[in-house]
Amino acid sequence: MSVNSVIGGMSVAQLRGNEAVTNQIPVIDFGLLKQKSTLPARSVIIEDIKNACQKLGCFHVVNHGISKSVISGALEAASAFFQQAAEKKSEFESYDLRKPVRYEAALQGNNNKSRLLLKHYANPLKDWIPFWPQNPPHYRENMGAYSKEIQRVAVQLIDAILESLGLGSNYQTEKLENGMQLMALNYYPNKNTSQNFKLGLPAHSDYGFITIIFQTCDGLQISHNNGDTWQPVHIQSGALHVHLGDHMEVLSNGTYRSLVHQAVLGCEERISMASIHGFSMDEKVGALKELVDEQHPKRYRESSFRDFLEFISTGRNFGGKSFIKSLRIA
Ligand SMILES: O=C(O)CCC(=O)C(=O)O
Ligand SMILES: [Fe+2]
Repeated sequence: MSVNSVIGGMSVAQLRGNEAVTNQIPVIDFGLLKQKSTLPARSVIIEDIKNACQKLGCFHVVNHGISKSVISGALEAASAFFQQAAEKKSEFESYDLRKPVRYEAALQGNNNKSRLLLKHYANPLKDWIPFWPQNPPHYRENMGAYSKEIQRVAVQLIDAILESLGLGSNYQTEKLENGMQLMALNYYPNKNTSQNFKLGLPAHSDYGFITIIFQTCDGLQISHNNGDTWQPVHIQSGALHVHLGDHMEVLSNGTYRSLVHQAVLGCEERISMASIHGFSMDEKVGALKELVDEQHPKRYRESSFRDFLEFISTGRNFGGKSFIKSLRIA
């Protein structure tokens, strides 16, 4: 296996900037979001975010200010980690997110999946970085720089999404700044080397408010009907893909829905970097009080990230939207 070729693929595809079509996924100009809330440009973007969240549960973000060198540095570190991990299979551990670092080898394609993954927390960076892999030696620095930038973008995006629900700007900024960031780094082989497995990661929705994904080539797919039909998410030069997680569905009392997605194997090896954002581990998330009244009663029980970890540790996680289904008030 050669994971380094992924980076070569990225520099050609991403730097050439010729993948203009985004399959009608709306593109949000992050630069305009940073304007003062009184300026008209920001309110237009907030309206675009509202439409995207309501209709699709996802959007792309451009002009986010994360440099190509920070993105390619993180990709290169992830790629080197997977390269070395694949060579020394003994280093893989069975995973448990209650431990700060999780990594797993599933290249043999058990459980209908075929990928390598590394998961670790990232915010606040100084608390988590001591748990990250020490090899390759530049892993912590490169992934740290990327995680920090993504966290900055995430806080502002979640703020904007809450504003699009009719709440004031900076509604939950402090809780978000101190909130959870979980980095999920995935390596997928090309489909010809994976014992005929076509699926890298089965259908699921993510925990958290939003997930921000950078993928080196196409492979991510989304579904609006719980997996009956799938729509590919095409890479767009320099753009980040953002989709809604289960806790955004809870927070918005069902106004916005979490997005079911999966990853398929393609003709190229692929790396994706998914960053999941929520409140801190023990903070309960329930419907915002402003969105609940007699006509709109609470639709979900409150839960925290720790509750989610408990849920998956008991083996009740059957993919799809099983966690949020367990929260529904009949
Ligand atoms: O590889 C991808 O594009 C999707 C990754 C993902 O959904 C996840 O890590 O939760
Ligand atoms: Fe996911």
